[in-house]
Amino acid sequence: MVAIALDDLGAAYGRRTVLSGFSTPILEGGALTAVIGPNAAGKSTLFKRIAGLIKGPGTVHLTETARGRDAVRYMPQDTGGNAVLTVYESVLLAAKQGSGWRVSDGELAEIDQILAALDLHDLAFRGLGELSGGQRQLVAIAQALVRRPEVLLMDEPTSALDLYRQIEVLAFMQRRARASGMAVLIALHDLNHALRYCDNTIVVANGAMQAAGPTSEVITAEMLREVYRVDGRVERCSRGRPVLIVDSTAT
Ligand SMILES: Nc1ncnc2c1ncn2[C@@H]1O[C@H](COP(=O)(O)OP(=O)(O)OP(=O)(O)O)[C@@H](O)[C@H]1O
Repeated sequence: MVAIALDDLGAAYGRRTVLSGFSTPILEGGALTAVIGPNAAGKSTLFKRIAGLIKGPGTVHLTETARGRDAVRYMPQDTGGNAVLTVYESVLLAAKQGSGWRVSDGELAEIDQILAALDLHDLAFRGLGELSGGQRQLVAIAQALVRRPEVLLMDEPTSALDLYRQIEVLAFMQRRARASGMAVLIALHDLNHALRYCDNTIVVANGAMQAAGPTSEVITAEMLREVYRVDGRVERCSRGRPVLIVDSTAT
């Protein structure tokens, strides 16, 4: 199973350094890791640096991977797409990118399964240009998954989704990571999603790694105050699940 660790990563836009000395413990495949932090902290930059889309110092260590850096896939926050294609065509094209054009029954079955899991079956033959923002976000998730990444970097993948689809998608990603051994890093603003679905959490603040470890140990009242400038607490709901309650902005 794949494992990833970041060692002293940095990144800059022109002369402005926005990420420096970013290291993490080993993140094992089969699990979801939340990447959290305030606006402009450097989460998207971190993902782009890991995916090799921007260069900089430091090393991304990948072990037990058959495809090396090709095993890493970045799903950006803004998901455009070729409006001429249908949903099905765009997902099929994603599946075949970088390989031959022959399509096996197994690949078609997997596309069908992913479209069904993301509730996209009824939209399969609609043009991408006719979709809502949330529907486009679901298609982008399908496109990322059919490429079978070993490390998937998802930049706020639920930001355009309604409540039902947010939890459906996160639960699906959790099941898929466990079944396939893929390592999934998800940039999130909703810390309750991190508490509920993510085994580990990495906190990004001012372009640096502020904390990393099991989610229950990382999302604490102290971290909320220091990083997010809010007074809050994690309590157990009546079903025993951890829930974040924000009381006020910190004074
Ligand atoms: N293409 C770019 N050129 C110059 N500066 C950039 C570029 N992209 C991002 N930045 C700057 O880098 C810093 C980090 O941005 P980044 O998008 O990584 O933050 P983020 O944590 O993902 O934020 P958000 O939660 O708001 O999406 C910000 O100050 C931003 O203005």
